Amino acid sequence: MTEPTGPPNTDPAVLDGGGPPEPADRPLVELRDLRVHFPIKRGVLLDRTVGWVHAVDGVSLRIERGSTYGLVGESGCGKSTLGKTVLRLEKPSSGSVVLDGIDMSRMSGEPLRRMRRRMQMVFQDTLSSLDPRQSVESLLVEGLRAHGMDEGGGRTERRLRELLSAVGLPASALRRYPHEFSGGQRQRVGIARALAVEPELVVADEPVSALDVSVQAQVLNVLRDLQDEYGLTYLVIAHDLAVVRHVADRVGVMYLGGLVEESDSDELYEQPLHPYTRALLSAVPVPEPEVEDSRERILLSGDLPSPADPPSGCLFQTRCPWRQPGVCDVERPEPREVGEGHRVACHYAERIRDGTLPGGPAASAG
Ligand SMILES: Nc1ncnc2c1ncn2[C@@H]1O[C@H](COP(=O)(O)OP(=O)(O)OP(=O)(O)O)[C@@H](O)[C@H]1O
Repeated sequence: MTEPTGPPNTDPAVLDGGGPPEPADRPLVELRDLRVHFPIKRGVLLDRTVGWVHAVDGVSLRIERGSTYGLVGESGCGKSTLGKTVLRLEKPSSGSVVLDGIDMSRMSGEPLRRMRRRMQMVFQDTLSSLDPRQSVESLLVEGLRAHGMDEGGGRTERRLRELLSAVGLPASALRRYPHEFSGGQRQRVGIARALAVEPELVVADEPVSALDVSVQAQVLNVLRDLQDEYGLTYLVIAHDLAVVRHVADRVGVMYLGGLVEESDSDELYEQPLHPYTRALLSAVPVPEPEVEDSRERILLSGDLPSPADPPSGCLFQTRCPWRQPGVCDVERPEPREVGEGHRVACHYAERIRDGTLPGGPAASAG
C-alpha cells in the first residue's frame, strides 16, 4: 500500500520509460520531486497503517556525469533512503528517478536489473557488507557473476588483479578474508567490488565514517583517482561536512526529507544561506585559534521533529532562529535560485544574507 501523494507523473519522458532526445550534456542522474514514504504499521499482524514516515519528501536534483555530488544532513534526515532510491533499492512513492534520460521509477524485472548494473553502492560498514566466509577473490567474482560478467579462467583472474591494483591492494589480497584486513584496506575491497561491474554511478553511503581520520583521506583519494581514471559519477552521502567538502563538486543539504540548500561546494562552504546550513557549518571547529574564538555559533533549539509528523510550513521553522510567524509556519518554501546554481529553500535567504531580517541566532560568539 502506498500513501496517496498527488497526481502521477505525466511527463512523457517518464511515462514511456525512454525519454525524448535530450542535449548531450544531460545529467547522469535526475531526481524529480522524489518522495519516499514508509508506512507505520500497527496491530498484531501489522496490518493497519497508522501513519507515514516522510523519509524523502519532494527532492529534485541533478548529478552531472563525471562529477561528485555530496549529500549532507544529520542522522535520520533521509540521506540513505535517497541513496537507495537512486539505486532503486527502495521504490519511490511518487516523483521520478531518471538515469541517463531513462526513468527507472516504475521499472522492474530484467530492464531494472540491466539498469542496476550501471550503478553500485559502497557501504560504510564493510565488516557487515562483505561476507566474512568469502575470500576477496570469491567476493569479487560473485559481483561479476551477478551481472553475467564472469568470463572465467585467465581473463577473470586478470580483471581481479587489475581491480585490486586500481584500489592500491596487492594481488595476494585475493586469497585473504575480510577480517584479515584493516578498516581502510577493507573499504578498498568494498570499492573494488563495486567497480568490478564497471558502473557509471557509485553511491557511497558514509564511505569513510568508520575509519580513523588518518585513513579517511587515503580512501577518499582512492575514490578520486578512480573517478579520474574511469570517469565515474559519485553520490557521496555523509554527515561529516569536512568529508563532503574534500570530495564534492556540488553539495546538497537535507533536513527532514527535504533539500534545503544546494550549490557548488566552494560557494556553499563560503556563503551558506539557509539557516540550517549555517547552523551545521557553525558547529565545525576551525583550526586557527583567533578565528575559532570569534566565529559565530548558531545553536539550534529543540529536537529534530519526527519525519512521521513534519511541521507545517517550512520544515525548519520549529528550530529556526530567524523564524517569521505567519509566514514560515504557514508556507513551505520551495528551493529557489538565489545565485548562480545556488538554490535555497528559505523565504528570507537574501535578507538573512544581507543581515536585514529581524531575529537571528541567540547564541553568542565564542
Ligand atoms: N524501511 C524503512 N521503514 C520505515 N522507516 C524507515 C525505513 N528506512 C528508513 N526509515 C526512516 O526514514 C527516516 C530517514 O532515514 P534514513 O536512514 O534515510 O536517514 P539518514 O539521514 O540516512 O540517517 P542515518 O545517517 O542515521 O542513516 C528515518 O526516520 C528512518 O527511521
